[in-house]
Amino acid sequence: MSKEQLIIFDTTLRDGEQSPGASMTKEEKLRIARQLERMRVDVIEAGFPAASNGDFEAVRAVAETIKDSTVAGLCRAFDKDIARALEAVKPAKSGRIHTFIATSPIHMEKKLRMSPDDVLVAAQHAVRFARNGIGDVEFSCEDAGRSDLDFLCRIIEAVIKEGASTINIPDTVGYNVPEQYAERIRQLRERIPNSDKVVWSVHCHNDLGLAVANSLAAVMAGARQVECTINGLGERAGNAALEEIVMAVHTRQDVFPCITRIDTTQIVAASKMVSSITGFPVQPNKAIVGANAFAHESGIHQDGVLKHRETYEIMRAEDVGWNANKLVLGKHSGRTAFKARLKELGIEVESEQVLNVAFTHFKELADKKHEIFDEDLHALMSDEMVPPDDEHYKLVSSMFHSETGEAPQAKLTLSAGGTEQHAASSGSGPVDATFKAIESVAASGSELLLYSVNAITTGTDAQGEVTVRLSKDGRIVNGQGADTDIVVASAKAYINALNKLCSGQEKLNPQL
Ligand SMILES: CC(=O)SCCNC(=O)CCNC(=O)[C@H](O)C(C)(C)COP(=O)(O)OP(=O)(O)OC[C@H]1O[C@@H](n2cnc3c(N)ncnc32)[C@H](O)[C@@H]1OP(=O)(O)O
Ligand SMILES: CC(C)C(=O)C(=O)O
Ligand SMILES: [Mg+2]
Repeated sequence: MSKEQLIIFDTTLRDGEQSPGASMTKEEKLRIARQLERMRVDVIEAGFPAASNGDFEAVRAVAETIKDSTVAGLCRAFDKDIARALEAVKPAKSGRIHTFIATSPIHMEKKLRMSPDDVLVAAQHAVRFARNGIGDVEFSCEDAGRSDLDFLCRIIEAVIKEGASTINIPDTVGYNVPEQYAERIRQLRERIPNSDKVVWSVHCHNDLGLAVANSLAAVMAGARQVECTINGLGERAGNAALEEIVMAVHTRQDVFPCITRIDTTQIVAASKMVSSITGFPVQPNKAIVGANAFAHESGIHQDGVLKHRETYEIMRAEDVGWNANKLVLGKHSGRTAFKARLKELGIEVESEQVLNVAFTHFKELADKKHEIFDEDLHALMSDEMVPPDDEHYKLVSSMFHSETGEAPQAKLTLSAGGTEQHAASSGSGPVDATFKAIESVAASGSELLLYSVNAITTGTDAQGEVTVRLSKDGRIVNGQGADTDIVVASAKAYINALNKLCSGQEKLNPQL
């Protein structure tokens, strides 16, 4: 039996834009709308045409451009707003008017300053007015989550009679909890005549972090449209995140009685686009679209994923638009992942013994760094494969001169293959002068990739430990040097790296 369709109504361009600081230009809205269309979103709410001429133009431009999704414009239950929205969505191949009025006691009394009867009349009038202009009208009872159920039944029955074809039950302030919200949807569907002739829609806010849970509970209770936004953008704490709704329904087809028509492989592209246009970063641990959503750092998980991906993954990274899942090396990683990464990098390890030593050094490094990158592994492994006593260059003596207003000078005596050589250079700083002086002898042609200094003891006589990372012909090496004089430590580190580059090449993997 084929499943019913769950309509995905994206309101990134309307409720998403209501996030403070997230307003978008017409061109930006168009770019996002095209991506939503590529993703096969059913309805794109493009804006609130009565809000400004700019938003009117943006909604109109989206309506003129988008062909495969319905384009909706939001408006108050107010003729002037509705007329403006009708004009904006008119060019759409499939257009919708979404009109709303608040139905909760607090909103009616304190905000609208209208009696429930007057609200009911305004809603009826608004839907009738909209239906005279367009065939597809959605009606929302703003703050339905805090509205009296009997009143909701009255007003919804009335607007269905006027021709509303989608009835939206927003939890405007994110007050509901899943069971209660689902029960509300169930009751409304049971009590209202002809409820099976309309689409029941939900629109949940995330004030208690329950927007997605509430939306999904409502789907179980019969809702067949979910209003949501990319990255959960939206007023205050945001709306239900589209990517979470869609992937929950797709992943748990054993539970949900419906399916969306979303091309899930477009999700990550949409998330990145919305994030870059609004300037709202996506937190790394955000479900589906966060950078860590498919990343594994701890050894036991990495071992499991390498043996069988589904031990720790319920979705495939590729199915939502990531290139692949990631095994991130860090202090919690184990031998299996370490070995697998070396293999991927083409680094062959001579023996189990070398691997064990390298793994110990890797753990030491991981204690100092948050994340171990491929360059760190290249450097680490070349360290393991080069014998420490194979030193072509040695620092015999050094002299540095630095004076205000003059370029710093370095004068060194180096032993190169047993022959002493003198070198001198100036530079933008004493370290730069030192490296230039060494290169005047070594002429290695290598590239300096990294220079870092760590104090390994404390106090004014602190030992400075310098790391220099050089690369040549695809090989990357790390050199270390320690001294209480940071410039001497730098010279030692540079020479240490050069020795690794020039000695032991035959022992290194030719692919490095
Ligand atoms: C839950 C939601 O997300 S609702 C949508 C929120 N989006 C927006 O507000 C869009 C941007 N808004 C705007 O640009 C402006 O608020 C406008 C153009 C809509 C209205 O601006 P103004 O006419 O200056 O009114 P203002 O914003 O100060 O106050 C809102 C008025 O609309 C009334 N109102 C609020 N909702 C509705 C409604 N659904 N139907 C009819 N009237 C409504 C209020 O009672 C208030 O009326 P009052 O001025 O007689 O007291
Ligand atoms: C206008 C409606 C749908 C809304 O955004 C809300 O109630 O949160
Ligand atoms: Mg909202």
